[in-house]
Amino acid sequence: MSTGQSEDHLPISAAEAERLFAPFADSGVLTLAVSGGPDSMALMWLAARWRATRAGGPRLLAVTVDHGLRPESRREALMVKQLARQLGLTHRTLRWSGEKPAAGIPEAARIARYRLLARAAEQAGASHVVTAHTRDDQAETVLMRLLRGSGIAGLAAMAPVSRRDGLLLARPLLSLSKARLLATLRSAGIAFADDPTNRDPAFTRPRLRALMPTLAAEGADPRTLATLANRARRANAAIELMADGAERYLALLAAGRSSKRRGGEGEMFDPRAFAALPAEIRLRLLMRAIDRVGTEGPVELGKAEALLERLDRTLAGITDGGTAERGTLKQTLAGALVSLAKDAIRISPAPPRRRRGE
Ligand SMILES: Nc1ncnc2c1ncn2[C@@H]1O[C@H](COP(=O)(O)OP(=O)(O)OP(=O)(O)O)[C@@H](O)[C@H]1O
Repeated sequence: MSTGQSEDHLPISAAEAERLFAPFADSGVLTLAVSGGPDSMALMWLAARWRATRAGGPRLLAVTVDHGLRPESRREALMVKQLARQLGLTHRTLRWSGEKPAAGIPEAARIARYRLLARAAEQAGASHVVTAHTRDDQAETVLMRLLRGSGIAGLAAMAPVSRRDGLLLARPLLSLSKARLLATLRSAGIAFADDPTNRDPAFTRPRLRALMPTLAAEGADPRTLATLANRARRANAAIELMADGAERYLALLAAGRSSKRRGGEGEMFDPRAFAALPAEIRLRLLMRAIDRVGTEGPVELGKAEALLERLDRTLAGITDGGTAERGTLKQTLAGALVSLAKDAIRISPAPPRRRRGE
């Protein structure tokens, strides 16, 4: 047994924080997403301590989104402002003023939050929006994806850096346990807000969170689930690279053909070359093309799998010399029309839907 368990409860040292924030040392401005909860209050405190030890380094802008969903939210935003002031950071509170949906509040709030954070970051000229996602959040995300039967890309869960709403989203605390952030706050004497929504069994995430101790007792602790995510990420990166290569190969074949004959709007795959690729690569190429050409993406994995199955069956009729079922197919998905004739798989924009009676 390693000493990992006890280390998981130690405050984060200045040297560790230096390593965590090193990738941002040359940024001009960083936007810190701070809700007032323990994780993001620790993020703000750690980032401020790191910044204070450097001569140059980024300006830190802490942003709190007040979703206006709980009576305490205004007070929590003020609490963040106060700590930001003590730490010498600029702080902004942004309010979600749009229409609130009757159902699906967490998802709508998340979309609004990231849009507001991205806008604030853009206005400030920030290189990144930095969130306080921890290893525990990563484990919950993995669990959620497992329960939905996600593929390798989904099981990779959250990346340390990703792109969203046109900005880079960074998660420097992703490998740390929440317990370490709590220990950091405790040793620094910093108060934080407690959001009861995090325990509300009406929502999926809190229900999964409640399962965590039972899963950990069976070995599926946050560390193990995060390791699964890292392994899936590694595999996914390799598959994506293979898909890039296959995509270039098919594009070269298509370019050679369209110089002889115009292919029209959209994209084209050579059926035999496509059929020879592994299923996972065929699926990704199909999804990429639908997302590029279609207007209603991103395409759902399950729907793309069903379409690929049909395509594969039809292709088999062509590639075995045309003895099986006559090979044609036409299907729209996510605003793209996927069609297969003997000589080409074409992905083109779907024609506008006809309204009833037209
Ligand atoms: N109201 C808020 N204002 C500013 N930042 C926030 C707010 N809520 C969350 N964040 C940021 O997002 C991080 C993740 O928060 P949380 O786990 O609550 O998000 P979520 O709703 O589960 O969705 P996701 O994990 O996709 O962001 C926090 O650590 C914090 O950095």
